[in-house]
Amino acid sequence: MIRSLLTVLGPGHAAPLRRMIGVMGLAAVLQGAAFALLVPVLRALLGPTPGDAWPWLAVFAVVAVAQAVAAYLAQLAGYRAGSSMSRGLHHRLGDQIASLPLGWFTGDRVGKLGQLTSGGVINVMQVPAHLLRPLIDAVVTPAAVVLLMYVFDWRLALAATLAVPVLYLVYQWSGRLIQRTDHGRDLVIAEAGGRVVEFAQTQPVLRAFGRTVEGYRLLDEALVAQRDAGRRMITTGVWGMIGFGLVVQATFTALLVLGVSFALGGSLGVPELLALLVLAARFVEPLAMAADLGGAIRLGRNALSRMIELLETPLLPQPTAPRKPGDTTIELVEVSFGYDSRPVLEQVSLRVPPRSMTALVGPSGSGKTTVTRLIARFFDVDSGSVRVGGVDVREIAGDELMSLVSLVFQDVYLFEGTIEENIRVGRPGATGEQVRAAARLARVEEIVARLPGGWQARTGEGGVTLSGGERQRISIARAILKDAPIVLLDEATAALDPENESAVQDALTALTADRTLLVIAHRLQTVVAADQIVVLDGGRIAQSGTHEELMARGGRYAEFWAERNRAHGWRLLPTR
Ligand SMILES: Nc1ncnc2c1ncn2[C@@H]1O[C@H](COP(=O)(O)OP(=O)(O)OP(=O)(O)O)[C@@H](O)[C@H]1O
Repeated sequence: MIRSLLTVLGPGHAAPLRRMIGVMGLAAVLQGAAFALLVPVLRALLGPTPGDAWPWLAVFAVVAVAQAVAAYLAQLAGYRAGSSMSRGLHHRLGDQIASLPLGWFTGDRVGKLGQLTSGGVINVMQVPAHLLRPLIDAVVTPAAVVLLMYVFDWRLALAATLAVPVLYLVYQWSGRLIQRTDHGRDLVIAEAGGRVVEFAQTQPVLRAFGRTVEGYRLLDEALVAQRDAGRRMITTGVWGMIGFGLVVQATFTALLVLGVSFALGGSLGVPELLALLVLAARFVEPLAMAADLGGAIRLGRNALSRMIELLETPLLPQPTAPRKPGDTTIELVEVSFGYDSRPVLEQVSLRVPPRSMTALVGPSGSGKTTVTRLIARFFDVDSGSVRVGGVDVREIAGDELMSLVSLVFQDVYLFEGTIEENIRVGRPGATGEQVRAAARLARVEEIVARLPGGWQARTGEGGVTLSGGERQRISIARAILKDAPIVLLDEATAALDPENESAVQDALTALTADRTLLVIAHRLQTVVAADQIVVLDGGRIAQSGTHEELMARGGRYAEFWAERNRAHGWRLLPTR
């Protein structure tokens, strides 16, 4: 666990952590010594000359004070380490998140990242402040107590020593048992949670199909699985929880029986027996406390291993001598790429000349979005190259590439804040007038006008609800404000109402004037207006040319549009 902590925190934290562990170890040894001193104190007190206890009591007092000071320092060091660790962890995780390839940020990963940077960091912070000390106590104090027991009665000390491997094995066994049942239970709880949300979201569909009475099979199954896992936790996991405690108590009982039999046999005086029993009780106490911490230790350890996984995620290599692109030409040269072993793009070559528009069309899953992601370097290609202005994107500095490209995707993320703040993301230094001008061009002003609170209305989580078309207009306003010479655009597929349709069209016209454009096109108007159409099919380029050329040539494009015309004929007519 300490090694994992140091991996996550970096070498700078090694020395303070070692010092802290040293102080905690010292406090634990002194605690063991204070316990052991009870033996001579009690022996003298219960013996023929109780006055002999005074010198021992004085030594006991000195050790107890030293122990209290060491424990105080250890606790203080634990809290300090905890808070400096939380800062260190946030910085290290933050640096890593800022450097991760954009393609890493998929929905489920982002959700888990949220949990890790909030709950996960707290679980790890607890390690030095609340977990390390009891753990060190659980190992060092009993060890010190047993060693000192040898001074007073080697037979009981030997019995306690023999109990150690048994206790260790049972501790490991119960930990594994709880972990197994916990893990299974966590999985089914997460599954059931997801199903409940799904059940709520699918209410309109379920009701429309009259499925409310018999319920929703998947949710029922998930809830049954959750109940069964709960039962298993009670029947199996509970042995793990109480198993170690039982063995600790059994060890104490065995030492008690042994001590009493020695006393009855006359080989151990009653005062020594009492003192040794106090010692035996002290021997088991830290162990029992450590057993209670099992859950928190597992949480800390799990959070640590997820952090290590995140920190070890490979980053895209940055160029050592970055080159500047000559112009805004986009080129893909024999590009092959797959997210995993399955190829998604194969030998794709295309060229978008500066200030021209290329429309990418093709069936769902043919790799259109992937092409745009490779241009913005969300990922690196497996073979071939992606070039901007004649320079491979791997040789362009990340900031430089991002400053050249505006991305307008369908899933627009709105931050918690006003609409103005949301547009300003496009260029943080823009003046209020520039933001308003971009908003006017993207016809966002009309949205603002109807919102209660106008420009001050808050969007994002818990804020005003905007339609898909309205969100896309805000995202286009961001891109207009950013004023990058290359625009990668994924047109909205959702059917827009006529007002939004014409507003989005105006916004796009304002955005795309005089820029190099690659559009994942869903509307006939866009495709017809394109200087070049590239048809992707199954990750390969099937055809390319202008609308007229491709229609005249027949083949994949002509078939594709005939299909779309049949399916959505009403949408394929030019809107104006
Ligand atoms: N992050 C990802 N991880 C793994 N596979 C992915 C990922 N994104 C896309 N894919 C897969 O890659 C293939 C191409 O996807 P892509 O999104 O590029 O297609 P598309 O033509 O844009 O489709 P659509 O028109 O439906 O958006 C699909 O089979 C998809 O399942």
